[in-house]
Amino acid sequence: MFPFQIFGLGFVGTAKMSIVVFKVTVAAIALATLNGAANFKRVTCPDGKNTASHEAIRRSCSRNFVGSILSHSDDLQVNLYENVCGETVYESLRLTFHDAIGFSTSGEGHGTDGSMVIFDSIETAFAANNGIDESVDALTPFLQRHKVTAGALIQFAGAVGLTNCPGAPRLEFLASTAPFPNRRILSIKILARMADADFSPKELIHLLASHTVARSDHIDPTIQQVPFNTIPFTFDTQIFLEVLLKCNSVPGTSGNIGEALSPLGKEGEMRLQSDFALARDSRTACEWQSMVDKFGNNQKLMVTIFKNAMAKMAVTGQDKKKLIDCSEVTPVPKPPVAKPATFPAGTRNYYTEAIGMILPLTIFKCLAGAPTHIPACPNGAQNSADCPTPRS
Ligand code: HEM
Ligand SMILES: [Ca+2]
Ligand SMILES: [Mn+2]
Repeated sequence: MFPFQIFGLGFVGTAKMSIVVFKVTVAAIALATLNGAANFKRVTCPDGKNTASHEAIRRSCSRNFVGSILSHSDDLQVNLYENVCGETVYESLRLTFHDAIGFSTSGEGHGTDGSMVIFDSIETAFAANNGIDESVDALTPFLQRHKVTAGALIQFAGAVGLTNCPGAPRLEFLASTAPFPNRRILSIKILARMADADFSPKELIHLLASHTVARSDHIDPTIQQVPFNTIPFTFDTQIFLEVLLKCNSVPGTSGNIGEALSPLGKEGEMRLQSDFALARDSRTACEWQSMVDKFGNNQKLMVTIFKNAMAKMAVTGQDKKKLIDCSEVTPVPKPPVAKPATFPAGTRNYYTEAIGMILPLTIFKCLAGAPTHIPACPNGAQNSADCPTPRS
């Protein structure tokens, strides 16, 4: 087992509760009465353009809730994500995990309660949550503009954002109706932390498909937006192959905690120590490799099990019966690019790292030519100065 301990997750927060909890409770009471039997007659929401079918949503619609939540989705898409799979989407997605994983089966912690937003200055200061404050700050104005609880806001924002990434699933979204105060979790090793939050090692690997659309801003203080795979703007299986490759270098400076050697360090790719370890640990290696099958493309499987794991994570610590299924208000995701995982150019000779593993890696195609250069922006531009906006 490789050292994980710096990544122990989840923490404590109690102060600052009363005011904010009051605010969300008012919204919660308004929503709590909205559960109802399914009725698939479509109705038009107060915004005049969106429709909803589920009875619960229809009834909430008449109370302006769906109108609010749909305009919320549009608001996020236009004003936060700019309809692209980029920086702000990654940060919202990461936040869905960090808000959920404080849950403890011992009863001492709670799950998707929005505490990251509610206890903003407390929780975002913990080392394992490094950088989370950016997504919290980005989402806070939306909490003020729309009728949702902080916990629902975080999961909703993650689900909406992910639809911009080609190949991503349309996640389940259940609107929460009540906040949970008093989280109290110890920092322990990842698999133990996940087990305590009622997630198996396999489910952790399923959730880690998220690292296909992810970059680091904090591990190496000298560089930001450092991708974990060569195709950071599509939701594909590439991350699961690249983390298996043999490696030789790091991007930026060396000796940073949390970073392992990368196969494409010089090209600006970072490998997380935790991904490196999980891809090789006997408890998780097989599941990791099964994300890329012998045809190089287990996109369908990956997306399905990621969606299921996210659905579970999104309601961690919550009573599903008290939640309203609002999945249909999220946008339909962009279709997958349908490209099998490939060895990035220049990495063919690195597959030997994986000898003894279950995958015959020799079957993967390797891109020809000079080493793959990783684009800095969703529009394919190589330098971040050429990205259309600073946030993408
Ligand atoms: C084993 C558990 C995990 C560990 C140790 C871990 C660790 C990390 C680290 C160290 C970073 C880089 C942060 C930075 O330097 O800015 C990161 C980024 C990210 N993580 Fe994870 N992660 C885990 C699980 C997850 C899960 C379950 C999700 C989502 C469901 C997730 C989504 C993301 C995303 C989207 C980013 C990119 C954020 C950005 O681009 O700004 N991670 N993760
Ligand atoms: Ca990718
Ligand atoms: Mn970032």
